[in-house]
Amino acid sequence: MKEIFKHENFRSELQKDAILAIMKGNSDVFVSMPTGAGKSLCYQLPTMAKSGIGLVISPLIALINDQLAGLNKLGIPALTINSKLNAAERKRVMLDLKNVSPTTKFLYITPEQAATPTFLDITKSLHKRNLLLYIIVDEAHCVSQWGHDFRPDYLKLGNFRKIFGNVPCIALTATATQNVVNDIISNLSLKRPIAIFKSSCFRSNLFYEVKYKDLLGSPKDEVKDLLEFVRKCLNVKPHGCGIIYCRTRDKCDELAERLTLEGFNVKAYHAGLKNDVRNSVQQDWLDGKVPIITATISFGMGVDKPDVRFVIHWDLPKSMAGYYQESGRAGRDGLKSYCRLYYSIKDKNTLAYLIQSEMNASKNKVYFFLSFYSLNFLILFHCFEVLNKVDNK
Ligand SMILES: Nc1ncnc2c1ncn2[C@@H]1O[C@H](COP(=O)(O)OP(=O)(O)OP(=O)(O)O)[C@@H](O)[C@H]1O
Repeated sequence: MKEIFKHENFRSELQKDAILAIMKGNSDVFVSMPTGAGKSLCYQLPTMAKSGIGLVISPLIALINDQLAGLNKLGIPALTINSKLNAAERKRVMLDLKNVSPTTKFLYITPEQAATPTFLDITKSLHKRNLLLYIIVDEAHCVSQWGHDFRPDYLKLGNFRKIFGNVPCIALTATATQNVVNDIISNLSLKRPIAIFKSSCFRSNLFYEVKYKDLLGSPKDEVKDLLEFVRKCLNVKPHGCGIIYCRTRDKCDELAERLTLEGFNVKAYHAGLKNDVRNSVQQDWLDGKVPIITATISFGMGVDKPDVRFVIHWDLPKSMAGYYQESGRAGRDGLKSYCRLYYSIKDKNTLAYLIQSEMNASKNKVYFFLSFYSLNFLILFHCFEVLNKVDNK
């Protein structure tokens, strides 16, 4: 840990326990630790201490790239296979993996990649050569429909994992309500994970506050309140940066414009921007060139910036678990940081309407499938009847 990762101590007893359990390598391990608690080290250290490769499944290519950059900076050979690689890059990774002693220590992939036959062949070959150390599922809550980031492709990981049943599977998440935990264990086919680490989601350095927009006066007064708060947060020492979450792209742009007019250095981030613009906005924020970002929730998963001094929700978040993840991006360096949520009845009603419509849409989908299948059955029965009559004749 000291030599490679440059950490003097474990961050917590929990981190130490998780690392030791994974190190044993004889069972599946479920790690549930708060945001920013240092979950990556839990699988990275044991993988570095042994010979073989840690296969890491992660939901986003951007997240994978961040992890690779961090590991490569430490001189650790980590590679990825994903849909964005060009032919030459892919060939380089494949060649290394086919080598008798590959240099790769970590191989990061998306769940979509795990489902491809080519990748299955590579993994089987690594497994046959005793090179597959761990199957690591990062952001494991994506496997659960109760989780806020549910990804259907994560469900296929259960089968993938079953093929390599004797390789320990490590599942990591910060979201661990009982429903999510149950789903993770069953959907990933974890075999009696002997070590389930649970810890409180309480982060003592984060200061939470709810502001009632309706009590602030006109929309102008609401923005004034926001500006004051941002100014205050930017003055907190040591200086850091912040995120303002908005529900829509337009709001992000609008607020960024407003803050710029007030002299703040701010940029908007959302899915409406071209990829290269979005990446450069994120990079400028990570490098500290632009301290404030107004963003939709598409921003932030896996962003590991220690000095985020404030996270503001200008609109109500869609779920409690989502709010925990988003606000949890503040204060990862353990220093005092502020999370403020602006609440209004109108906003709550809009959100309730959206959630209700989504629920109705998924109900309609079920009805559609049911009626589709019932219709098929009716046709089938009719055919049987006709055939029967023909047969009898
Ligand atoms: N033992 C340690 N000592 C000091 N710093 C540590 C230690 N372990 C991890 N860290 C640092 O803590 C930060 C957060 O770690 P990491 O990204 O693994 O968090 P996480 O638990 O995965 O959070 P999230 O769920 O939000 O992704 C990183 O900058 C990492 O280098």
